[in-house]
Amino acid sequence: MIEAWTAPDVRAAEKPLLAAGEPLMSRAAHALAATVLRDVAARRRSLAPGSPPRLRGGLGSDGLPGEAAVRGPGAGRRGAGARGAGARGDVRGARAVLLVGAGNNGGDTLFAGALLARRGLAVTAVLAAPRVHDAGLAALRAAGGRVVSLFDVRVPVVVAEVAEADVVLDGLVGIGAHGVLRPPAGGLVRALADARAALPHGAPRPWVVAVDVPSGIGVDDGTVAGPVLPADRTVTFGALKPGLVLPPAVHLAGIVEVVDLGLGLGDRRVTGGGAPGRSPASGPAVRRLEARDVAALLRVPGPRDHKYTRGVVGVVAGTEAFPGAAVLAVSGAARAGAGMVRYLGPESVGALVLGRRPEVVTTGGRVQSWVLGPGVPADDDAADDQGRRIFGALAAVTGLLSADVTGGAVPAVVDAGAIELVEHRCPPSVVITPHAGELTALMQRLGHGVDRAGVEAEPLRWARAAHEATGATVLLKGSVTVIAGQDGVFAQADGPAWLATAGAGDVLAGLLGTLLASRSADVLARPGLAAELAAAAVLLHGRAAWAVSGGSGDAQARAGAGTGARAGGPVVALDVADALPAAIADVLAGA
Ligand SMILES: NC(=O)C1=CN([C@@H]2O[C@H](COP(=O)(O)OP(=O)(O)OC[C@H]3O[C@@H](n4cnc5c(N)ncnc54)[C@H](OP(=O)(O)O)[C@@H]3O)[C@@H](O)[C@H]2O)[C@@H](O)CC1
Ligand SMILES: [K+]
Repeated sequence: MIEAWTAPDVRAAEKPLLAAGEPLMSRAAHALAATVLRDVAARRRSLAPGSPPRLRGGLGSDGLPGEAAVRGPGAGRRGAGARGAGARGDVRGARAVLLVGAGNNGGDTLFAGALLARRGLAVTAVLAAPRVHDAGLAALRAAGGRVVSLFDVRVPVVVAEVAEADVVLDGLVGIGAHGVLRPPAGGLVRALADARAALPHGAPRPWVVAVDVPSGIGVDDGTVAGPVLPADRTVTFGALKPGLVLPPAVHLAGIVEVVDLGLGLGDRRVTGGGAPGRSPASGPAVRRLEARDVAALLRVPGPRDHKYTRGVVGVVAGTEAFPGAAVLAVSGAARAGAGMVRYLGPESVGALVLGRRPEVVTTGGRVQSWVLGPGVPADDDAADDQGRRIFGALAAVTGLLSADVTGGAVPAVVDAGAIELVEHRCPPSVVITPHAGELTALMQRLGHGVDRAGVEAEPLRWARAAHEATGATVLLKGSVTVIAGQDGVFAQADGPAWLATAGAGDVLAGLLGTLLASRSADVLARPGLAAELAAAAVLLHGRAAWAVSGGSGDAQARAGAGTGARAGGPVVALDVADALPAAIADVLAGA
């Protein structure tokens, strides 16, 4: 499980350690410098293909890789080679520019800059505040770093200097940020981001490392309300922050590395000897399931199981105009391991479904979950019969009809056109699965004045708002899918961008229906479980898509340079459904 903690949680966890005199800033700076050194060396390797994958020299007395080279005060940018110069694997002569703000984020950056200067890099600090961390500044100067102030040099001069750099460290603001970046930092970042965006594809540019977070993102909500310099890597301290896993800010963070400061915030991904996991009562603000978490959630059949104990999924999907959605939803459910799938819909669509999946039954009967709505437009008169079926199922799952009539509520996936038919408060065992446009329509119908751009700018806020307004678990689809449920929020980033294709959502709806059916009673008994299973479905869907796509590596590594990872190729939805058995087997096998 990947866990992200808010700035107040991180501060609260730091407090006792700081009071005990733990050198947190020194640890942070050291880890930051080590990562920058490795990145710079790796980048030089990729500029000279085939060169040996190592830094020159061993670990120094400071524990950092590379050969030490103390530079005297005044050794500036002209003393170093141009970008890409220097021997292969050698970081000496590489140029680093530090963007330094007023707080401890700037302090981390200055101390890291001092370590880089001592490894032979030509380091220039650009101060974006009249006063910065005193000790950090002194350390950088003592190590031979050059210092300029945004109050003395013009922004275009800094932009030109950054263009020549090998690496930029963004240390303007960290968890102490409030709102959009203020001048002069905001103006500088806007100019740097514009200059970067204007570069032709593939043009050489500096590697950008964000210190703790890319400055300017909403640390706790993942919003991007003003200028932000997109990072290639973020080195974050103590724990992940919500803005590093939530859209849209997650797309500006690059490869994220968590440095263990011993805060004990329960992040099991951190390295080193941190304190055992401690979870404040409120828990992490955002979670992301990993494969092993999903393996623990899946119900694997045993020798005593039969098709009814494994779970029957009832699918109301497709119309004569959109028959393919029925095939896709049913395929998602069947391939994910439903004990049985019942398809309810027009005869002609049923025939198509049976032609593709003969194991499906097309008669009514008891189900352990519903999948409602794929391929059923809410405003289509010709879809009236499907609409009536959906209304009937919704009346059962929302408890509008008594258990005597319905046989009892079961979990449900409410997708596409069915979302518009939700009129009553839902239990969290109902999972609504909108994309941003559908969530916008839902919220507008509920009286909120938000448009699609607003939902896309604040997916966390609107997923939560929809959960609060409807009672349902809300799965907001996107390249990072945000799930808001009874026990908190998940942000899953599991699939390739190729997965944004017609019918992929229908497969997801069917797959999730199967997961809900397999643990139907548990989902009704434990309100938070539906969100966990929704997150699990997103992970399996994404992994199946990667398998079809032929990509490799984990999602973050794929964003990095020189990892050897592959970006994959196009996928179609039915192939994703067909890849689910192998994806599930891999997850269960711990692959
Ligand atoms: N605590 C620790 O021991 C450890 C902390 N660590 C590090 O410290 C970081 C947190 O440090 P921090 O608390 O000093 O806050 P930080 O993020 O540097 O920013 C505050 C400054 O920025 C300013 N500012 C705010 N918003 C702004 C804006 N929009 N635009 C422009 N300026 C803005 C704000 O000014 P103010 O708004 O108060 O006037 C204030 O001057 C954390 O992210 C991590 O890197 C690590 O070393 C591990 C140990
Ligand atoms: K920063």
